Amino acid sequence: MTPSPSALALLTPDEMAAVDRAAIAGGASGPALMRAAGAAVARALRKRFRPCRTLILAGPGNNGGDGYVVARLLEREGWPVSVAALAPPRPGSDAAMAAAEWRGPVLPFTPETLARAQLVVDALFGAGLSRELDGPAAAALRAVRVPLVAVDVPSGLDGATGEPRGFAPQAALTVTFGRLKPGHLLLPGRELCGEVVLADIGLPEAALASVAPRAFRNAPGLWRLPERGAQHHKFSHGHVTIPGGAAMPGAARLAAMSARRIGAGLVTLAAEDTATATLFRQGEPGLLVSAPPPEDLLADERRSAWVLGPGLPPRPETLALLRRVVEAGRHVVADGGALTAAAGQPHTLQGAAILTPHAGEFAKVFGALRRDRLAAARMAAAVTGAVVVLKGSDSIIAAPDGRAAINNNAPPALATAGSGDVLAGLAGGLLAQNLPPFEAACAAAWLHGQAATLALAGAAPGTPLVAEDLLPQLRAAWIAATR
Ligand SMILES: NC(=O)C1=CN([C@@H]2O[C@H](COP(=O)(O)OP(=O)(O)OC[C@H]3O[C@@H](n4cnc5c(N)ncnc54)[C@H](O)[C@@H]3O)[C@@H](O)[C@H]2O)[C@@H](O)CC1
Ligand SMILES: Nc1ncnc2c1ncn2[C@@H]1O[C@H](COP(=O)(O)OP(=O)(O)O)[C@@H](O)[C@H]1O
Ligand SMILES: [K+]
Repeated sequence: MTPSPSALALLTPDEMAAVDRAAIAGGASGPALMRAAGAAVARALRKRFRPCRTLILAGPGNNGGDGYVVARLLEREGWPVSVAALAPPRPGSDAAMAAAEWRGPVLPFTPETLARAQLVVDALFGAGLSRELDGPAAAALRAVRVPLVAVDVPSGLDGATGEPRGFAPQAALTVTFGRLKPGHLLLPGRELCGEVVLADIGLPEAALASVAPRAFRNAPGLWRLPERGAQHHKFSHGHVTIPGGAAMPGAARLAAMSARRIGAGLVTLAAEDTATATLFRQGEPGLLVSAPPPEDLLADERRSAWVLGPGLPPRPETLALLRRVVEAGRHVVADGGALTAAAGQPHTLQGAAILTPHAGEFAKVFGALRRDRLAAARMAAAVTGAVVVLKGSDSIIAAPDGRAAINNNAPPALATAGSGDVLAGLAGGLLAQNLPPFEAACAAAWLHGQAATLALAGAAPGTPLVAEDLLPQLRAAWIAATR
């Protein structure tokens, strides 16, 4: 079933804390939420582990409070549980109440205590992490050699960025509450979390709605694919133009084949020279091929979407062509050579609809990537006015207005030459069908990941694929997006 945009919302730790405050201000009970959170952790844990010597590492805040609840609930079921507290909760807090209800063993927070555990519940810090993890907390988590279940996030993981602050342990399971955080999806956080369970702990809808989310998990529901009706004709499904050069003609062809398969009514490969035009004419019969120069095609206003960059040389001429197309008011996806040609000059990309840099291209255009890649992608979008797809295993799609989506359905086999060309073609094909740039970029990234997932269905982990394998899967990916 397609999730609603609100179910796809990601809240940062600060936003989640605001929801928490709104819930309490609206009459929700803090201790009840804590009991629900602890119960959700205990439930998820019992489903996956058998009773064994379990150590709860409890921090001083509400994350620790959740931990005391887990301890009590597991012990009630006969699990051998003990607690090691890093620091006592603040007197009078909800966590102090939960700690007071724990009557089982409290062990010193030492390496010896840890060495006896067969399972560790990390309830040290969650949304309240305010500085780098250091001292005994970091030392204890570094020493864990048994499965670790994280409450909310592995302690030390910054839920806003997915980056560890100082250190964060590898969890087998992370149970979080209400909404996912960007850090559950952004690398390395996604991998440090292990399996992620999102638990409903009864946070009131009004409290959740009091914070307008700016980040989302990328999935159908965040966008809708274009519809087709009897009144439509090929021109109403848009005309994509893709200049291609002799150096890497296959890149433009992959983009063109993808744009067609995702529903563009017409796709033209605009050859840079006559030899390339001859080569392109040997391609798919349904592809249109035009003789050089590509800019002659600008006279036809129906050529509304252009994909510029796959296989084009990173030369000033490529950037000049991009400027002419942008100034003619066309929707442009800038990729590959067009991005590299703009190295150190992000303003030259202004007016493009979508930019699709991988990390290397991003650094060339916008400068060294900061650790907070979500913020970096948003900055790039704000500077250029374009939707920026910062590609990778956790592609970030950022809009100039601050909205961002994080894609998490792309298998690592996509790291193969030409797969970015397919993505650029999908984005161009969807822009041509009048999807707004953010929706087109998000849909393209998701369909790309889904096509790869379908191509690998039933294959052992690590099975490779090539970019061409994505093409026959695009129809099934489309169907999956519209179910
Ligand atoms: N969001 C919600 O609506 C709910 C949140 N709950 C839990 O509450 C947690 C957040 O609780 P808090 O806001 O109390 O925050 P935490 O419990 O995450 O941490 C806050 C405490 O840790 C200390 N601290 C922070 N970083 C530190 C560091 N690097 N080294 C040493 N000490 C450090 C702070 O001084 C403070 O005492 C969530 O992660 C979740 O587990 C649940 O209890 C139920 C509901
Ligand atoms: N480890 C990975 N896991 C999942 N997807 C990946 C991974 N590495 C790259 N990708 C995806 O593969 C595509 C590669 O694009 P790019 O590097 O531009 O390749 P090319 O230019 O050769 O086509 C991007 O969509 C990117 O998000
Ligand atoms: K934690």
